[in-house]
Amino acid sequence: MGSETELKIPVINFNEENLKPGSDSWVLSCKQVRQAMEEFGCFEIVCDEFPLELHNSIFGAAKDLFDLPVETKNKNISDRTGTLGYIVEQPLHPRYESTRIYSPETLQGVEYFTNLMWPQGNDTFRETVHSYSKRLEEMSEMVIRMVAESYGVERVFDSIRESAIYTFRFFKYRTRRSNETDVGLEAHSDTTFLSILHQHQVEGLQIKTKDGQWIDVKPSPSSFVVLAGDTLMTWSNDRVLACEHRVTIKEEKTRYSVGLFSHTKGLIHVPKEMVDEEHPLGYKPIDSLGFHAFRLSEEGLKSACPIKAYCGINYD
Ligand SMILES: O=C(O)CCC(=O)C(=O)O
Ligand SMILES: [Fe+2]
Repeated sequence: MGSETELKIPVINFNEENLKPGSDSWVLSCKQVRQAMEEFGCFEIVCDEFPLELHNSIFGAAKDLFDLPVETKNKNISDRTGTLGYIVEQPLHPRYESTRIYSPETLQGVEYFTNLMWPQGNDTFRETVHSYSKRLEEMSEMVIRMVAESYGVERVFDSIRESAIYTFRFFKYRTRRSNETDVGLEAHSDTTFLSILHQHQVEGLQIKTKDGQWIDVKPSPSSFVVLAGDTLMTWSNDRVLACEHRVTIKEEKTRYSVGLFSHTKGLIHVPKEMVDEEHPLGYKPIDSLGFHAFRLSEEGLKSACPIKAYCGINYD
């Protein structure tokens, strides 16, 4: 398997110029975002205004973090909602290592994690992660606003924004040992509303198209990949499908990536504008975090379509 074509995911320019609500270029960008989401469930954001040194420092922070002793990394435990903390050497993807930070857009959230990993403190790490996450949070809000506007449901944007909760993840994929495959992470969709990923120097992220082809996402220093998750799919009543993706590493190099993942607190309803004859209501209101926990539960792991099993209408 692998990517057989040179098909590319849509690239949308997020420079300030294009992001002034109400301007012609804003309206055009909203349209592009909707088209990309409906066609691919994802797109690439190019943002030259995002400071390059912040990209470099976040991967410096990633290396410092993964270089910590495993006993320290293990302090980031999984919690009662089922969200996994530090993950390493799992049977399905032994090359994958990852750890998460709650509320990384708040100083408190980053500080808690930083102190857990470095009880003596680590100002560089704390400031880098906070500043990076804050910008990604703004980007995530911008995308949600654009999606909402493009469907004429801007009235619900504020409630989604207020209910958003974020986690940040660092990823490291170690090089292959004998007999191991090029699999970094198996095909899946995220349970999120949106996921924003950035990979560093080494390729690996692949996206599945509607007709089943896998496309490579090429890393670029100034670009991010935005993926629609299952929560966005339900909210949009299947107009946007959750993007299936995986990580396949062909180079014999360690791969690092980072991502900001947004869920929503409480129940999120399908806006009535999303429902018509062609799109009959497919989902009950979804508790995004509840669904995340369900997906990791025994029942969720067994289900052929966890999202439909969790909140689908007329699904057995
Ligand atoms: O490492 C990546 O680029 C993707 C990670 C991912 O898809 C995930 O953790 O859900
Ligand atoms: Fe993912």
